[in-house]
Amino acid sequence: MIETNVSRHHQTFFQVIQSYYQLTKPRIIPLLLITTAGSMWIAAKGQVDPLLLLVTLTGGTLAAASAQTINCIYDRDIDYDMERTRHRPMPSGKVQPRDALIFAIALATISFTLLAVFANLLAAVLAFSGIVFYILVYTHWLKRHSTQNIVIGGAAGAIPALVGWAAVTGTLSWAAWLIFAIVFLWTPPHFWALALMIRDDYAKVGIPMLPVVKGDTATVRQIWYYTLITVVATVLLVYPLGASGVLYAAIALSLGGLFIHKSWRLLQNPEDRTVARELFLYSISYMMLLCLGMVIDSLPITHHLISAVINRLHFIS
Ligand code: HEM
Ligand SMILES: CC(C)=CCC/C(C)=C/CC/C(C)=C/COP(=O)(O)OP(=O)(O)O
Repeated sequence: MIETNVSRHHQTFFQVIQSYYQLTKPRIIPLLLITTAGSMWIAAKGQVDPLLLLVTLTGGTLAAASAQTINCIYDRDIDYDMERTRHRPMPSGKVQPRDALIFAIALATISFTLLAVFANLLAAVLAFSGIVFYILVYTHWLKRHSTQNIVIGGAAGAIPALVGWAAVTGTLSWAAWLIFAIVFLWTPPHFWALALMIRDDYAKVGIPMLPVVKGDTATVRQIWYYTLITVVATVLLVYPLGASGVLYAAIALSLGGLFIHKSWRLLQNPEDRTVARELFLYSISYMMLLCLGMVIDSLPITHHLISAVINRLHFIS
């Protein structure tokens, strides 16, 4: 195991703060929050209490940060051996595992308390179960042992959508589970496109990511199937569930069409890293814009505008 070679005494206060910040893998969190927000807006039929929004997004951020920090502690051996992750605070010795664990426990405690007191117990329990699932099921059980690691483990990344719905309604409905399913099904294309690009890094440390074990062709085929089911799942929110309307349908179909197109190109060019990279980058914009579409579609003003347009069309005909 790599032990510290950077003394904490050599770091300025700002550098220490920065190291803890990096432990939380902050670049992923905004998208988790956008899925939470999409779910909240649909659940609240376009009228979200701003204070509840603030509390839920803050609680979600703290829970995700806690989960990522524990993942950084657990994975510090492989993170040291991989090019992409070598400079993270743990493998580079900037933060000690014990300090990181205290930090993660503090984050989880504040998250649970905040959500339980100012949202509701279901939202708090769901966010906490997201941490437990990500650490136990993904990081501990699956990541190093199964090619299905990110498929099953990916459920953790879909939990924020449930947290959002629960925060607004205090329960979970079919629509909540469908948004969960959309993020769940989107995760394999999102991650395997990246895994194709960094396959050798994972192979080096013996992580059985799909491209390492089954090869590029099998991986792109799986990506293709998951992309298709993801797009189908996005439409179910309109029909039969009726939780979103025509504007969302148009957005979901346009974004989905492009997702399918990019995934098809990868299916035709399994070894082309540029095409894989394009799909990975698009997967992020896709989820961001899809959730934004959920929000805009749910707003009362959108309903008014669409009704006005429909009335005008009736009038003309
Ligand atoms: C088990 C499921 C997932 C795995 C294994 C995974 C893995 C990864 C990896 C390895 C990266 C590259 C990060 C880096 O270079 O440090 C990444 C990037 C990213 N992931 Fe995921 N991801 C998963 C699920 C999710 C989910 C559910 C979301 C949000 C809804 C998400 C959002 C993002 C974003 C926004 C980036 C880009 C970060 C940047 O700008 O560098 N991921 N993902
Ligand atoms: C509600 C709640 C708290 C949910 C937590 C969900 C969560 C933290 C999801 C993140 C999924 C993700 C980006 C995994 C990265 O994989 P990795 O850790 O294998 O990536 P790496 O190779 O960059 O270390």
